[in-house]
Amino acid sequence: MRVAWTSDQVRALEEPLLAAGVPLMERASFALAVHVAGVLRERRGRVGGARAVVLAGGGNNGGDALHAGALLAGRGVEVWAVTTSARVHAAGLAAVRAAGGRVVTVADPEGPDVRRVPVDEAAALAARADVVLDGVLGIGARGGGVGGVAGALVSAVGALPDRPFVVAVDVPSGIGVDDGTRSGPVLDADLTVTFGAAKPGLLLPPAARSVGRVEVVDIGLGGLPEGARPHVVRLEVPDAAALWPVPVAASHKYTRGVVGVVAGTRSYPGAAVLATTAAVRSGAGMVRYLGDVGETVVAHRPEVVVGPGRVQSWVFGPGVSPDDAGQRRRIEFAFEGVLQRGEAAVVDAGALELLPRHVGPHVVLTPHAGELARLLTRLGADVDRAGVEAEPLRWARLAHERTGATVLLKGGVTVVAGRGGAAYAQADAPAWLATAGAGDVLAGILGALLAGRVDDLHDDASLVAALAATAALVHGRAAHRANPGGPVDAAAVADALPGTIADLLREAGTLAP
Ligand SMILES: NC(=O)C1=CN([C@@H]2O[C@H](COP(=O)(O)OP(=O)(O)OC[C@H]3O[C@@H](n4cnc5c(N)ncnc54)[C@H](O)[C@@H]3O)[C@@H](O)[C@H]2O)[C@@H](O)CC1
Ligand SMILES: [K+]
Repeated sequence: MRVAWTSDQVRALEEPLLAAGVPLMERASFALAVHVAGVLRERRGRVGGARAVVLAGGGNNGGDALHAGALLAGRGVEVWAVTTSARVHAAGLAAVRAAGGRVVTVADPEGPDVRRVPVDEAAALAARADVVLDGVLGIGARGGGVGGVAGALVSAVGALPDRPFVVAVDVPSGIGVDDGTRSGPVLDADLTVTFGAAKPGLLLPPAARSVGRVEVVDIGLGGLPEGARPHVVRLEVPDAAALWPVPVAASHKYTRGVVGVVAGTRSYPGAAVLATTAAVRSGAGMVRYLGDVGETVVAHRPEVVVGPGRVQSWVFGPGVSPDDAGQRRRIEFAFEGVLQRGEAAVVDAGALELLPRHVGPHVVLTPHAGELARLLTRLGADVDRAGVEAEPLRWARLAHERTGATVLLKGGVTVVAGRGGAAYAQADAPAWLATAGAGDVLAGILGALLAGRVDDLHDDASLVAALAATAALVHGRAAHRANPGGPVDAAAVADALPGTIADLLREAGTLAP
C-alpha cells in the first residue's frame, strides 16, 4: 500500500526530530544522490564524467538538491547549480562549491561571485545535462505553480525539444502538493524521489501525470500518530488480494454472493453482456439479469439466471438510458431493497440519474468526470467537466457528502472517496483501457466484490471505498493482461479477469483451496 501524507503531517513529524538534531536533510540528500547515480549508471553505464544540472530554489528543497549535487560532484559528475532565488540554502551552496561544482543564478545575485545568466542560457545548460535535479520547490510550495523567474526557468526546461531526464526532489516543483492540482508551470519528472512518504499530489490526478516513477525514501520520520489517517492511499497487489473474497470449502453460491444486474436495453444489449460477464468472471456465486435482453445475455453467458430473486448486490445502469421505462422501473424498485434491506449497489451510467436523494456508503457511484459534473450540478454545485478533471478528489468528496454514497470517479487515475474520509487514487490501467464498454466491466467486477463481502461492509462502511479501489486495480491489471502493450477491447478485459485474479492471489499467497 502506498500512503500519502500531507505537508502538514510531514512537518509535524519533522519538527521534533529537527529540534533533536536528527540530520534529516543529510539523509534526504544522500538518498537522492544514490538514486541519481543509479539513473546515470543505467543510462550511461557510469557515474563519473556525467553532467548534472541542479535547479535550486530558496528553501530546504533547494538545500536537498544542492547537497545531493555536492555528493555527485564528489563522484566525478560535472555539476552546475542554477539557483532561482536570491537566497538559497547556504550550507548546500557551500558544499557544491567545495566539491568543485559551478554555480549560476537566474535570480538577482546576492553576491558578486554568482554569475547571473538569462533563463534561456540556464535552460541550454539543462539541455546538455544527462540529468536535471528539480529542487525549485517542495512541500513549502504555496500553490498556483512555480512563480517568478523560477517559473520561467521551469517552463523553459520543460519546453526543451530534447528534454533531459528530470529527477524531482520530493515533488515535481509547482504541483499542488496536497491536492494534486496543476495550475501553473510544473516541471514534469521522469523520477520523483520523495522523503518520508508519498505526498497526495504524487498520487492524485492531474499532478500524478507529472511524477514519473516514484521512489519513497525512509528518512526516519516514523509513522503517523495514532488515529491519524493518511490523506490518500494507493492499493497494491497484496492489499487487493487481502480484500478479495476467497471461497472456502464450505462456500456455496449464496454465501459467495448473488449479483443482480439491471443493464442494457434493446438498443444497447452489449452493456448487459459485458457487465454480467465481468460479474461472473470475477467469481460471483450467481448473477441474475433483469431487463429486455436476457436472451442475448444467456447466449453469451449461460451461467446467468434471468429474472428477479434474492441478491446481495446490484449493478444498475450500464447501457441504460433513463428514459427507458422498463429499466427505469426495475432500477427504482430495486433501489427500495438497497435502502430497506441494505443490499449493496453499483450505480453507473444512466442509473446515476435515478439515484434517490440520500443513500448510504454501501451504494457506489461510478461516474466519469462529465457524469459527476452533471450529478453535482443537479445537487446544486457549480462545476463542469473540466472543473472535475482539475480537482477530482475535491469533487468526488463533495458528491460523497451530498449523496451519502461512496464515489468512484473513473479516469486515467481513478479516485475513490468514501465514508470516514477514505480516499484512494488508483493508476493501474493502461491508457488503452479508455474504450467503450470498459466501464460496464468495472461495474460488474465491483458488483461481484460487494456481493462477496456484503456482510463486512455493514460492519465497516469505509471498507466499501477500499473494495471500489480494489475493483479499479483488478480492472486495470486485467487490461494489461488482455493484451500487454497494445489495444484492448472490453470483452477481452472481462475474459482476462479469472487469470488476473488468480495471479493476484498467487502473488500475495492467498490462493483458494
Ligand atoms: N525541514 C527539513 O529539514 C527537511 C526538509 N526537507 C526538504 O525541504 C522541503 C521543504 O522545504 P521548505 O519548507 O523550505 O519549502 P520549499 O523548499 O518547498 O519552498 C520554500 C521556498 O519556495 C518559495 N515559494 C513558495 N511557493 C512558491 C511559488 N509558488 N513559486 C515560487 N516560489 C515559491 C518560498 O518563498 C520559499 O523560498 C521538502 O520538500 C524537502 O525537500 C528534507 O530535506 C527533509 C528535511
Ligand atoms: K522539487
